[in-house]
Amino acid sequence: MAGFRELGLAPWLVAQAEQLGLSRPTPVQAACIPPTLQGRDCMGCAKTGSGKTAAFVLPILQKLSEDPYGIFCLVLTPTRELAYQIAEQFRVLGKPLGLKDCIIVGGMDMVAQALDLSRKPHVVIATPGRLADHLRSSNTFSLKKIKFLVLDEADRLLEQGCTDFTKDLEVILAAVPAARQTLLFSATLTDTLNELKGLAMNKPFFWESQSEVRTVEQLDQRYLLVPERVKDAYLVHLIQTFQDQHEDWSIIIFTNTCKNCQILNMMMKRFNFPSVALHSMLKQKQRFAALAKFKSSVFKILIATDVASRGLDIPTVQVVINHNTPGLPKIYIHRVGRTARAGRHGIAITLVTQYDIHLVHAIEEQIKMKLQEFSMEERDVLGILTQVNVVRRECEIKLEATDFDEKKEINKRKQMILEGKDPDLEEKRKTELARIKKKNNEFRARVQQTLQEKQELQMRRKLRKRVRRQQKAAGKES
Ligand SMILES: Nc1ncnc2c1ncn2[C@@H]1O[C@H](COP(=O)(O)OP(=O)(O)OP(=O)(O)O)[C@@H](O)[C@H]1O
Repeated sequence: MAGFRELGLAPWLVAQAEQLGLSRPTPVQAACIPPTLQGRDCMGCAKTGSGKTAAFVLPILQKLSEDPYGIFCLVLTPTRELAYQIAEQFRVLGKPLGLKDCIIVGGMDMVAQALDLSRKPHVVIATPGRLADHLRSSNTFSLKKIKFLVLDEADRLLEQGCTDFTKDLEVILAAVPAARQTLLFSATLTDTLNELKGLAMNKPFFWESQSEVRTVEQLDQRYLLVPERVKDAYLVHLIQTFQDQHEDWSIIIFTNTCKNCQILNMMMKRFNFPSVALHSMLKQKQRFAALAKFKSSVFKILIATDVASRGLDIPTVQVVINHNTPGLPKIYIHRVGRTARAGRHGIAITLVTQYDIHLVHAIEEQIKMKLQEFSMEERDVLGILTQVNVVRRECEIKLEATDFDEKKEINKRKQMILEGKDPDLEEKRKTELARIKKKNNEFRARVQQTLQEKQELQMRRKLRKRVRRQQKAAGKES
């Protein structure tokens, strides 16, 4: 495969990449850097940990070096932590340029951000919500001259998940010029392909890695069939086993809700495991601190919601445990992709209860391979079952005393206010909508019932007619 130089990158950039350990391009870089340098829009779909970030950072830096001005490039990404990680790559690779970057994410001081934006940084890396807030509320900066728009984890930015970015994207897209280069990257682009093509309008170059299996080869993927009520005991035993056998391994445990994440973290601490939690109900400072402690291996266990499932690049992660089976195969792909990155090995274990078997089938169908069973000595687990369940109950009670649920409600209201919505009005609207929906459903049911009754009546009439005809015919014969 060609080196970075042959792809068209300038010697200073090749040298800089090499200094950071990027000596040969990965396939997604080899495929996407040349068309990007030629000025084409580009969509790159490659497996997790395959170097998609440098695939867009390198050509953008080269173009910036040829015509440096601010604001030259806008990168959108779904999470705050990911924005910092991408900015770091721009910073280290663009050091010889004296690159000025600016990170615009929620949970941080808006005034300081507005000032940063007005200083015309070369690259802005943002989460859509906060950038849209700035666009709505200030005119101290303009995105009208950007050359590059990048959507990292592009499919997530377009889908309407628990955080819906579509409204904010509309605001942002209205603020950027139509004549721009658009670069879209993700490990899972395919099911949003058509919407994405609407964003990259200039006959985009599309590249997808050619492998049948959608997860990386070096990843050992297992499932562990566990009854729901002993799930936590299995988890504790699993972690204990990994800690005993591989002291230096880092582990990420994914779970489905902020509350579960918090409880599991409290439980881990009770069992003396060095764990930190990362979820969206923590303050941004706490989120950064947790991630920093985990990245520097001060704490070897990270318990996270899906806020950490995409993009995070932490080379020391050897194990991913799914405490809940992900409801969508795509979420599974990103979660397990936090290990076995850049050619390293890793293991992913998914806890599967009796209610989740169909989810595993859907995952296997998508990733085009079967998960293997992870065997475990049940006797060891049963030995700690009561203790683990008691600890969970105690942690739940402790958490309830901190008004965690109430805080969640307050956060939701705060978010609405930030979005310019009135929470009470929204609540009323929601109730009204539910009432209308209920009424519509009742109406539909009534129509259905009337139709059915009519059909039955017609049938009965027809039947009666037929019987009468038959009786008549029988009378004639006799
Ligand atoms: N050419 C290269 N040679 C060696 N290592 C590389 C190369 N390019 C990138 N890497 C390293 O590979 C790791 C993963 O890269 P990156 O985070 O860009 O992956 P990704 O494809 O964006 O993954 P995800 O889909 O999970 O976001 C990083 O640590 C990065 O430094």
